[in-house]
Amino acid sequence: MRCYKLSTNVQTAEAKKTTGQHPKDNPQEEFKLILKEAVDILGYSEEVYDFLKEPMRFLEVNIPVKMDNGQTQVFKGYRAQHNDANGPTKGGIRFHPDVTADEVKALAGWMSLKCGITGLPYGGAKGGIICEPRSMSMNELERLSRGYVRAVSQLVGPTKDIPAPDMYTNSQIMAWMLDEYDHIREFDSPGFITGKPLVLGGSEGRETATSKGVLYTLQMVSELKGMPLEGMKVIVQGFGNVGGYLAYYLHELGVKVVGISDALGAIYDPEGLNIPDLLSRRDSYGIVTAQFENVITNEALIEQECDVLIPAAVGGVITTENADRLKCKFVVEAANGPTTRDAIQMLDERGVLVVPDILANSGGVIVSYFEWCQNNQGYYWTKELVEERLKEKIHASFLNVQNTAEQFGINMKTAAYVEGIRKIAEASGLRGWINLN
Ligand SMILES: NC(=O)c1ccc[n+]([C@@H]2O[C@H](COP(=O)([O-])OP(=O)(O)OC[C@H]3O[C@@H](n4cnc5c(N)ncnc54)[C@H](O)[C@@H]3O)[C@@H](O)[C@H]2O)c1
Repeated sequence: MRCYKLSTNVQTAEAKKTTGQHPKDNPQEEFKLILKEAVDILGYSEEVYDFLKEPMRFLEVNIPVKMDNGQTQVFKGYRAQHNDANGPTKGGIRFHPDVTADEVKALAGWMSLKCGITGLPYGGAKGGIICEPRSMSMNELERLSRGYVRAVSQLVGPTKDIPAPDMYTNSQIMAWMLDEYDHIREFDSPGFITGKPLVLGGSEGRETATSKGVLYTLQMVSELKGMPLEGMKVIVQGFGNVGGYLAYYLHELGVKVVGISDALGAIYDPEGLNIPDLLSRRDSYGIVTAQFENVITNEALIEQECDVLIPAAVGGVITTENADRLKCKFVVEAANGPTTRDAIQMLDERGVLVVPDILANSGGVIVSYFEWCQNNQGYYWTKELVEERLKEKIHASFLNVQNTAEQFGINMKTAAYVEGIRKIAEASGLRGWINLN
């Protein structure tokens, strides 16, 4: 029996107000809590924690943008560079109304850890602009993207800090940003930004990299737990770049995707959803639920029956308020920071495995790194080679984090922090910036 049905009164995404949940805890405080735990496990000194708890550099900018109605609107933007001991910093740029300085700082820290556990020669960075892109025209978005690059141009560059897409930014936005940077520097520098369109030096497999990485991670979990993927029931929160492709790959593999959601709500059907049909109805902002009746909230979706819950939208959606009501066996974190530390502890106690974001969603930065390598070489790889190398890196990182979890008797989240911090701390120590002990 279908539990969801098409609405006869289809509303546009703009006509409905966002009802999705928002981060309930401060992500930067979350970052610091697990960082402290991991620093103590490694037996490092207090100065390691003091150095790594905040980004090394943080820039706040105000970007004036001439809107289509002739008036100027000022947008606030940020760029955080967490640590560059291992190489240039790397991290996406998010366009979202809920962006905050603390969120950008935490996301930059998580990028450092992600690069650490996957062995990439980078530190972490992140950018964000407070805006509602769904209510802006393409011309306004182009002016905002170019304005952001002008505002942060001193700080970024192919050997300094390399941006990429994140929530509500895409390859077109990367193309405008690249063009603006090339104008400022007066030379062609495709390695300045990743997630570009193919014709501008993008990589095969970049658009699907994060979702493929989450899929490879889920395959590792299914092998580890002896539970075949086929027939598994999965809920995916978020139906954009990551959630949309992931739902499609899972559907292709015979997994029952029983729930999906977007910023306006969620649909759930225990019999499984028709993912190709939903994808064909989705708009460019990952919105599809506006076309359906019996839409439930994102909060309600998370508590529905399934084997695997995959948050792939915003942070802070699994907290102490709802962790004891989750009915899944595993959580695979595709979004950044979807589960709070205390909620992970509650899930641990209930035997629900949480595969951490900095491992599960690292496919994006791994293929971004491949894109940057290709730009530096001027030699381009096939999609098969990209995906083979991505799979290798995800497998190695997963096993590494799992071994660390077993070695210290800790959960995978803390183990991922331990592995990530070890790399950044060692490099910072060798450069003479901090004393590890
Ligand atoms: N794209 C990447 O390569 C990449 C890499 C690593 C991590 N991530 C993380 O994955 C998550 C999703 O990124 P994306 O690139 O798919 O973004 P996207 O903009 O393509 O899609 C976001 C999806 O989330 C939905 N959404 C927005 N606000 C919501 C809310 N409050 N509640 C529920 N749903 C909401 C949107 O409707 C859309 O379906 C983010 O946390 C991002 O940081 C993305």
